[in-house]
Amino acid sequence: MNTNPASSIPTESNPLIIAKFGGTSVADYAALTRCAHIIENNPATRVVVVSAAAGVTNRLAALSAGITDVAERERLLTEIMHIQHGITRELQPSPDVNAQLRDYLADMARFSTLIAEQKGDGGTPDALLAMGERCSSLLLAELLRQREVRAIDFDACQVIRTDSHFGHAEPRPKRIGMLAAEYLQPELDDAVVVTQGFIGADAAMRTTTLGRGGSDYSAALFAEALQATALEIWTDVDGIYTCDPRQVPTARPIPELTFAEAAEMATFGAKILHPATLLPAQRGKIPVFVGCTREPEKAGTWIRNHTESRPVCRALSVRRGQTLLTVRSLNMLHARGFLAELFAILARHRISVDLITTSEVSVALTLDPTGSHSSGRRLVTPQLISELEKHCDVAVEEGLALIAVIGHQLTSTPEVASRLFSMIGARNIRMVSHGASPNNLCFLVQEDDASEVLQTLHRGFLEG
Ligand SMILES: Nc1ncnc2c1ncn2[C@@H]1O[C@H](COP(=O)(O)OP(=O)(O)O)[C@@H](O)[C@H]1O
Ligand SMILES: N[C@@H](CC(=O)OP(=O)(O)O)C(=O)O
Repeated sequence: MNTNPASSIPTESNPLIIAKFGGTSVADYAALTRCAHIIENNPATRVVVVSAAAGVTNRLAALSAGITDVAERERLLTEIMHIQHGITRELQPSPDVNAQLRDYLADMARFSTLIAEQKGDGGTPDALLAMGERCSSLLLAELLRQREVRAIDFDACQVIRTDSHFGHAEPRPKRIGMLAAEYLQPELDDAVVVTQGFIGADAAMRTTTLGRGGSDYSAALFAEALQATALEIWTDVDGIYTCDPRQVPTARPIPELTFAEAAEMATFGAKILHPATLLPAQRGKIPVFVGCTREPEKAGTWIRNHTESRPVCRALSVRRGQTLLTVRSLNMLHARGFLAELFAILARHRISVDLITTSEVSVALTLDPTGSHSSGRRLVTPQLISELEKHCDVAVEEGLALIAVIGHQLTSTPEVASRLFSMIGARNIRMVSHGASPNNLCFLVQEDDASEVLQTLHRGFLEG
């Protein structure tokens, strides 16, 4: 083992890469084999962060909400077991690994029952959600060992320290840096470390989760803590596209992006990256690569501080299922402190506000499910409404989609807004936010109009 701390700092001649593989990349044995190829092909890949196999977290999330119907619980648990056994049938793990997997599956059943019978505590849902990632790291480490790669399955909870907000825990980067130096760094000279994304532990070592899609965030936190030379996000598309290719078939991969652009894309709905992922990478000045596990030879996308090209319009994003909250109060007129009170109420409900427009007596705002405690429509609870109604009239509109044009100098390029509005033509725009950032121009439309608007804007701004 290397005991000289100076030699453990990654440099150009001693590079350290963190590779993260998402749910589709670890979905079955063939997919895991592709991950192993990528890891073996680059000896600088020392830390591998994995998500749960595709479909597992969705089922665990359903169980973690508390399913009282025993047959339904068993159905979901059996489906999860089939996914894992589909892998082990071909992997043929050692008896120890098999026993560990059995324990994990038994834990899933135990936690699900505790939650359904309301016998768990606040941390039980997160302990359950974490099991999907635990299965993946166990099995990928085993596959690597079978292929003569020294690999260990490392518990991310040893390093990813968070607060105790179960379901949406906030990481503690300084503490994570210290714990990584103590527990993770010493392992790196001897083995490829395979660990779990999405999960961490609070100060009392209770398992927490970072919010859906949080494995990217974990990988970036590991990269920052270890001062990695690069972070690789391996997924099912060959890079970040000009728009979600599932929504706009003519979208194409973007060779390079700035952190600011990628962050805007992630925030405004490009599901390919968790919105918080880029913060630790950017803080640590670590370039991020996004590539396709099935086609690793493809160019992918590099996210860096600076890029050579700076087009006015780089990409489009969409976030469906948006909620618009409009509050109206005559007391707002020439009053001070109304907005402060409004935001204090939203903060108490752990709701993060997204877009905001104001008039003399009303404020319209969209709620950000990604930065908030809960998700989607559940953000607007009866308690929130009744608290707000003490101060103002409240209207809630749902079924909206937020579309964002992402690029550079959008606030100082005159023709962008005029072209956009003429392209959209007859579609009703419910709200516009333009001016706060030179990197985005966003607006709300009816969800049913979103696909057509996206395709039209893509043709107008990004094709030809
Ligand atoms: N701008 C975009 N570029 C590429 N993919 C996008 C974009 N916006 C959304 N996506 C979607 O993100 C998906 C990958 O994210 P995700 O399913 O979370 O992967 P993983 O399971 O690997 O984490 C792609 O299949 C694609 O449909
Ligand atoms: N498995 C978790 C964490 C995650 O990031 O998954 P993926 O990398 O497949 O998006 C989820 O589904 O939310």
